[in-house]
Amino acid sequence: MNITVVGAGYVGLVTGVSLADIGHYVTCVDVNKDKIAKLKEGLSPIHEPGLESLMLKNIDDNRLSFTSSLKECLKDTDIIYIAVGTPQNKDGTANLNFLEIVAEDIAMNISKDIVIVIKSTVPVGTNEYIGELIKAKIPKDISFDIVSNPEFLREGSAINDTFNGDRIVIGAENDKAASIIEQVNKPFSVPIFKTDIRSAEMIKYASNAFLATKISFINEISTICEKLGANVDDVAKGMGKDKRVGNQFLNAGIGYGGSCFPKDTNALVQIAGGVQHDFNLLKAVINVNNNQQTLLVEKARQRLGSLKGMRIALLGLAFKPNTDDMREAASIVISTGLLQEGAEVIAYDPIANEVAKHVLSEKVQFANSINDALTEANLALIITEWREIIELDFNNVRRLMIDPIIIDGRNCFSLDMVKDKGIEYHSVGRPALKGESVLI
Ligand SMILES: NC(=O)C1=CN([C@@H]2O[C@H](COP(=O)(O)OP(=O)(O)OC[C@H]3O[C@@H](n4cnc5c(N)ncnc54)[C@H](O)[C@@H]3O)[C@@H](O)[C@H]2O)C=CC1
Ligand SMILES: O=C(O)[C@H]1O[C@H](OP(=O)(O)OP(=O)(O)OC[C@H]2O[C@@H](n3ccc(=O)[nH]c3=O)[C@H](O)[C@@H]2O)[C@H](O)[C@@H](O)[C@@H]1O
Repeated sequence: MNITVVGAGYVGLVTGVSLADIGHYVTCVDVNKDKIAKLKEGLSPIHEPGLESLMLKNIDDNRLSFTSSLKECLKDTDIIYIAVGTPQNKDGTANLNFLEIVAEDIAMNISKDIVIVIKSTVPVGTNEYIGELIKAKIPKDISFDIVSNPEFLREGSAINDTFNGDRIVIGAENDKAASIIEQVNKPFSVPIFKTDIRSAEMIKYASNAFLATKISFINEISTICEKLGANVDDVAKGMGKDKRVGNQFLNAGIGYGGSCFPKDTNALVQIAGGVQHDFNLLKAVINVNNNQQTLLVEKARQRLGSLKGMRIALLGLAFKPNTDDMREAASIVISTGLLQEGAEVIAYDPIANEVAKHVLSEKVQFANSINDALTEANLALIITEWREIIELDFNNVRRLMIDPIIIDGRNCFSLDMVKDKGIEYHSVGRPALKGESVLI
């Protein structure tokens, strides 16, 4: 099939590269000309394991190309995937401006019957709304079908998730359109779930909201564990052994960040409000998460008293490991809180330093290695569980820091690993270790 993917961001790029890899001919279109220039040179604008090599392979095989002109590729296209952003408005609703512009662009340039697939995460009813917008502007002899095909990839494991996903959801208004998109996706060998358009749109929000709920739930449990001397990691493991609970997404820590959980949970609260339903449970999930992001600053304050003049190392900045994405990263809230208290902040991320320089306050200093960050620090905060951070050398912590105190926001180490290492270690939902294995 000849496929055009509109929006070469995270989702658009992974979608385009993967569809090419299973044998389709794909053109990715983006209005950002710098991004397209980079992509044409074979460089991925995002850090995502496996993406760039797969991209190069498919460019070499002439199945993947890039352009900034939608008009240019619409002539030969059978299917258009839309993967533009749907960011959050101030009131929490999803902003559909990018989608509306693309709809207009498609309507102006469409010259044959096609299938339009919306991959972007959109409120229930949006596929129909976009369909109406296009319909109103195209010649009467041209027809198209709209298909909702929400995306479930995770950043940092996007390629693996695409080829080994749990399901592909296809929401269509008729069997013909559904079966075209089913055929397109068949080579992935991922189970396909077909439904109506509105249900497909809701599956996406409900899935993200449910995962966010699991995270806030375990974070609440972690707070209680900490007060009662229990260990939340063992509690989560014990819970997860029950298949009905499941063992994933029960890692307590500093809350969820990223480009999707925060915006999608807020959007679902607004979607519910739009039909006069007060989504109290999800509001609580969001509140718990907001509080959780301030936890490390609070723990630092409790431990050191005043943070004024304290040199504090932030280890990891991205919202999760294996990505350079800083959108809604907890490091933003944490570094702001520390600076407000008068601390000196030295930040280090194995990959996201450059992106973070444009996102964090100018007052944040950047280190080129973990050791540089730790040198002469009074305290180290672990924000992101990168492999390099999980493999932290405790000898260096003792040797380089003024006081070897770690507050770990991701529970990177078991208490046994840190015991007897001469380090004061605080984590989330577990007893603290002071120096030589003394429980505080
Ligand atoms: N980032 C992620 O991991 C996931 C994102 N999603 C959803 O997918 C959608 C896209 O998200 P991301 O890829 O993260 O966004 P992004 O912001 O990384 O990329 C969007 C791209 O669309 C381009 N664009 C905007 N207007 C355009 C136009 N008129 N024509 C052509 N290109 C245009 C932008 O220049 C940008 O490169 C959102 O709705 C998001 O909620 C869903 C699952 C995972
Ligand atoms: O709609 C989206 O954009 C995507 O959002 C999430 O993917 P992503 O945000 O890339 O990453 P996750 O692995 O879900 O992590 C999100 C946040 O939750 C945090 N998290 C995750 C799991 C956990 O147990 N505890 C926890 O605090 C992570 O540190 C991170 O900050 C979903 O997992 C994807 O299925 C979905 O497609």
